[in-house]
Amino acid sequence: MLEALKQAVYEANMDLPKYGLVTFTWGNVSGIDRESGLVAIKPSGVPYEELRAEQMVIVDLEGNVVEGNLRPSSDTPTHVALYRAFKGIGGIVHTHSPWATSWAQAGRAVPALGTTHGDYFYGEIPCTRPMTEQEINGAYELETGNVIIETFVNGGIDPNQVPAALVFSHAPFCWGKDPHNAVHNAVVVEEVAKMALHTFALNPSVQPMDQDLLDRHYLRKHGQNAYYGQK
Ligand SMILES: O=C(CO)[C@@H](O)[C@@H](O)COP(=O)(O)O
Repeated sequence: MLEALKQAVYEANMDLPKYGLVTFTWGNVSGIDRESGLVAIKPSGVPYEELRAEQMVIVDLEGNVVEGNLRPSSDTPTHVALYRAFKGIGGIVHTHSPWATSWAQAGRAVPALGTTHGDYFYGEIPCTRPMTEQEINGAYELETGNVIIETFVNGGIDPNQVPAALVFSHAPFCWGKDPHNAVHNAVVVEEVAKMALHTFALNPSVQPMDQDLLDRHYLRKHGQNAYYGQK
């Protein structure tokens, strides 16, 4: 079981350079086996061209290493905080993909401007508040998870309906039902972030899309009456 999880997480990690989402080692993917509560995650700092499935590190939901000879990603505390809070998710991706990161650095949520966005995200992709000095100088990666969770709880956002967040002054975290689906969502986040920036360049006063159009697009794919492509 853990071997299959490590293989899936390895393959999802290798999809990051394939889709142009990472430069050097600026990213990581994890996946969880909900039954055992164990998480497989990329080892920290290992270049993608040298990465192998057996190097994936197994941690528990507190981030303690259970199996593996390498250090887990430095973002592990963020990943496990999200797995603890968002029970429906099975995979997490963190990248510094440039379009989504530009919105994160600007402290701006990506609004739902069109149906490309609406097919995947039921509303804006939120950006977290600035972190406090105490959070930055304390357990920064754990607090990164906490500030994402706070954004969803305070904003009444369902993480199953908006499977991504931008962390202010940092970059995106995306998730999905498994590592492969989380990478898929990370690709879409990058595409809609790029389109949104171009849209505002062409029309700075553009407004979020009509709610009925958003409902029509999101709910037909993800709602009770979904006719294809359940998440
Ligand atoms: O966000 C950052 C650095 O800003 C990290 O995700 C990135 O460097 C990847 O770190 P790891 O190699 O996974 O420890």
